[in-house]
Amino acid sequence: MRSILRSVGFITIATTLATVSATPSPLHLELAARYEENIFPRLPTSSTSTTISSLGVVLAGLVLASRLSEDSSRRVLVLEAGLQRRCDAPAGAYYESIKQPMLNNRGIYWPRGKILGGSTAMNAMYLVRPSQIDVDSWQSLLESAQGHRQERELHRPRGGAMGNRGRFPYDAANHGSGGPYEPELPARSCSASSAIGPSALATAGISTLQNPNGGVTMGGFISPSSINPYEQDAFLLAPRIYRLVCPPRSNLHILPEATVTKIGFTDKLRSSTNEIIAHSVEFAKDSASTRYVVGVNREVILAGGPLGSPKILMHSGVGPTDVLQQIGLDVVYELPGVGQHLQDHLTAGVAWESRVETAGDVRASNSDFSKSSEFLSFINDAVAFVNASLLFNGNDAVYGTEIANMLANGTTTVPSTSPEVIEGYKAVYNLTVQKLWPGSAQIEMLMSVISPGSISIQSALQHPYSRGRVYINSTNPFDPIVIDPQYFSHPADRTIMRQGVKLVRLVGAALGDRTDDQIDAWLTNSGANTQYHPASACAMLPRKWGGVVDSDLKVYGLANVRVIDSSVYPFEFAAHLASATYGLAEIGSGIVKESTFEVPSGAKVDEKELGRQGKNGLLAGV
Ligand SMILES: Cc1cc2nc3c(=O)[nH]c(=O)nc-3n(C[C@H](O)[C@H](O)[C@H](O)COP(=O)(O)OP(=O)(O)OC[C@H]3O[C@@H](n4cnc5c(N)ncnc54)[C@H](O)[C@@H]3O)c2cc1C
Repeated sequence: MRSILRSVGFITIATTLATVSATPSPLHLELAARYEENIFPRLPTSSTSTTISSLGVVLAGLVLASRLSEDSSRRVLVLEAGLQRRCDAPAGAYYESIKQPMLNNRGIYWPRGKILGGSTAMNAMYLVRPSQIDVDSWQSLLESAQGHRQERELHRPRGGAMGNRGRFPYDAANHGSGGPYEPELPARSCSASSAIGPSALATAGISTLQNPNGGVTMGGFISPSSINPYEQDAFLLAPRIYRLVCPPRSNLHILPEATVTKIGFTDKLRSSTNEIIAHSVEFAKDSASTRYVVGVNREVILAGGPLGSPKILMHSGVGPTDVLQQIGLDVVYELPGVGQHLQDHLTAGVAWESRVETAGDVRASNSDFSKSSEFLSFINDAVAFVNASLLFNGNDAVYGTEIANMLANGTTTVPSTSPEVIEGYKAVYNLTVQKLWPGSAQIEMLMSVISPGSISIQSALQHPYSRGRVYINSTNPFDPIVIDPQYFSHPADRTIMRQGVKLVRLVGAALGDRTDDQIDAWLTNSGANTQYHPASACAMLPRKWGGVVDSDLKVYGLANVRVIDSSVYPFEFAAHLASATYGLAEIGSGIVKESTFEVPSGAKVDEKELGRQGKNGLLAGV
């Protein structure tokens, strides 16, 4: 519990915006109801693929493990690099990007969850759905989508607890019921939230949004969170997801402190589609420990997140040839998009002294109330998504044309010479400027009241044009992956963020007069940092565009390896990523369940050969 106020990601929110009146389609609402937070179109399924064998893990991984082990005929093994439960050991891994030239050579701090539950064990617990236009745009990239059934949702009707939040209504109609997971609103608001509420937002032209979960997110609203104030362990999402896989099932094995080091492929047989077959997964506790190998009977599913999944692929010989050859790794399958298309939400917060009580003040008081479930269910809850029209005072079309021309004039920021990756960048760029620029949010404003005596509002870039990459520079899978987001490598990103900061200034009246150059210098030297939402390093795009997975989430060229986590989104959504990732995992588990692929006996791991590896362990295939 205490975790809420300690959580790093607190970014916060304040609210919203302006226009956009798209009526959600029935399909959209239907999808929105699935597993509470899922609003994705049905990804087309193919006749291949299947069950599971090894999961490299987490937020997405636990949902998958839970769903796939519902079928007692499947055996599921979850390999998680971190611990099983939060205890004295850190629940995270703490990375830093390489120095960013456009941010005054700063390395940017990138924490990631390293525990069963992944980054949900350390995140700020907002549950914000992407808008319909974002999801439809993804769908248009895939060129196909079907509807999906609504099921497994649960919304507990709320009583008087929300009475004090009347200005930020919560529409139960957009939430399902019957599922294992419930988003909730805090039982208690904070006076600082109210103070910066609708009237302050209105001065900046931002209106209150009545229904942020129905496909339109533009406007200001109170975000639901993954904290359930009515449950004992309300504040720890991981245990609650963990309960989905409890009571223990005899066909589900969860192995913590097991880092997947590589996938093993058979060189003896290919599938009927001429794809390479994975027959084993290697893992170890740490660099000095024995490496174990487990045989795969059906599938390997990577859910290691935007850093873990591309890393495992590259250490397995699947990735860009130049990266693999540079460190002397054999190329099993050339896939130039692995690690590419990396995007992140960059954010910058402006703080000022608060004249009203903040959550930080309450916590500092150490009063009984500060320890109550009611208070601890509070997150920084006010958010606002704003569009280009508001940011550019109605001149958004002019700047949109300028952005479009930048690509036409040859401005690309892709750190790859692969023509496929470059084509993919162009495709997503054009989609971003044509569809998302006029229709989707460009900036999220987040209000934070967790510090005593001060309030801050962040301006977070939602649809970046800059592209980075992650890559390996060592054959040791325990060495950290290299992170190069290339922040601000595209000039539009800085301009959009600067406009967001100006809007924050209007709402908070905090900055006083600042020139564009002064704001840019502040962003560069200290202001701009990550919102902790990296994505896209295993993008679901066509192979010819540097894609890594197809619409069945299956890795190109491999018969039985999928990636199912936040690394597959081909572009950043204007939303926080956890709720989308739950939905993705739910859909992914359905796809896997429909698959019938089995590793042919001639391609199975050679137990005799593995047995000869002496002290290295061999686990029975699952
Ligand atoms: C500080 C912070 C605050 C955030 N705040 C919010 C928020 O308020 N709302 C929101 O929606 N989103 C938030 N996010 C983002 C959100 O939590 C992530 O987008 C989401 O958890 C991604 O899920 P995932 O399954 O893709 O990966 P992760 O949750 O990162 O899980 C990956 C898992 O894979 C494991 N793993 C990686 N490599 C290996 C390997 N080789 N072998 C075995 N296991 C491996 C890791 O240990 C980890 O457990 C925040 C993130 C952070 C870091």
